[in-house]
Amino acid sequence: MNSSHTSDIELLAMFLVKGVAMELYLTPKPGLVDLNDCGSHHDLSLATMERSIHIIADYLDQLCRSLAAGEEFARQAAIGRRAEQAMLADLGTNTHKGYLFLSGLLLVAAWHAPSADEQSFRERIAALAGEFFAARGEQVTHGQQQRALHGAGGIVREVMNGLPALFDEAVPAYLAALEIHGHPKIASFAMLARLMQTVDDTTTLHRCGSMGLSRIRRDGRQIERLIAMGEDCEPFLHRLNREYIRMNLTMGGVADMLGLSYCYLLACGCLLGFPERHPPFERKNGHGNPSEGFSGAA
Ligand SMILES: Nc1ncnc2c1ncn2[C@@H]1O[C@H](COP(=O)(O)OP(=O)(O)OP(=O)(O)O)[C@@H](O)[C@H]1O
Repeated sequence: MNSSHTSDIELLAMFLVKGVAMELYLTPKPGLVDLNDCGSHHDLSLATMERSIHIIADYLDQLCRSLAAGEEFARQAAIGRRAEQAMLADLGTNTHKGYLFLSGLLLVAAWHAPSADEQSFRERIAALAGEFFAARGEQVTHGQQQRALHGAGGIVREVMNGLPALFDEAVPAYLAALEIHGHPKIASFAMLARLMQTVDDTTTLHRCGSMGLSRIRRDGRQIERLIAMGEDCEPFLHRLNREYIRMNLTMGGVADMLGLSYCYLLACGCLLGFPERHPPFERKNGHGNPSEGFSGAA
């Protein structure tokens, strides 16, 4: 594999680490760990999540080396499982279980993306997900229980469908809000609001059932309305955080997809304030329309 492809994938790995850090530090985030508090996660803290991000960085570095060495997907899946176990053993809880899986899958898919367009990239993600779950079989997890109980899609359907919450919801919501309001933090809250309305989050179902999911969808619509009216949505977010903590309500899947969406926006060169560099994902018309896929394909 040529060295430029390897350096592209290392750049993407860096954006994946930056994306999950941007998600962690976005504040306020109702029910989730952020700069203010641990939300509805009494087993998590800002410091624990920061340590977890270092584990993710090491994991992605191992994946890059495995991909550059031409190893097969089963090897990368094994590296992922080992990283997930290390995360739980080191930190005593599932700090970034979902994001660890999503980031690994996206990196492997980008490496094998057959051409530089988004549709092919999405198809590659879906194909790899199918291969992964066929080989893995069923695991007894909170997510699996919610998929059985509620017919929820969770992370499995999200990746099997090629990450619609990222490509069709979060990224367009961020870019539209940035175009209108010109402020990255407002655009971030618009992206969070859209994910709250669209992610079929098994951590929400596990905590508060379908009532919890309806509540988060309703609150996502309200945040979107406040932003559309030009209102400051942060007081409402602070109020939601207090209510979600009282309800033990969370949205871990929304958070995972938020981090992955930040990564993709970084990789497309869409985030303001980041030094100009050749983004691994090309944008077609320069107006933040990431319609091109991974340009590093061999
Ligand atoms: N900032 C964040 N705060 C909390 N969770 C996050 C954050 N970012 C991502 N997550 C995701 O949410 C998951 C935590 O959700 P949750 O704690 O409900 O899962 P769980 O550990 O399976 O369930 P429980 O803690 O109820 O036993 C993490 O594994 C991670 O993937």
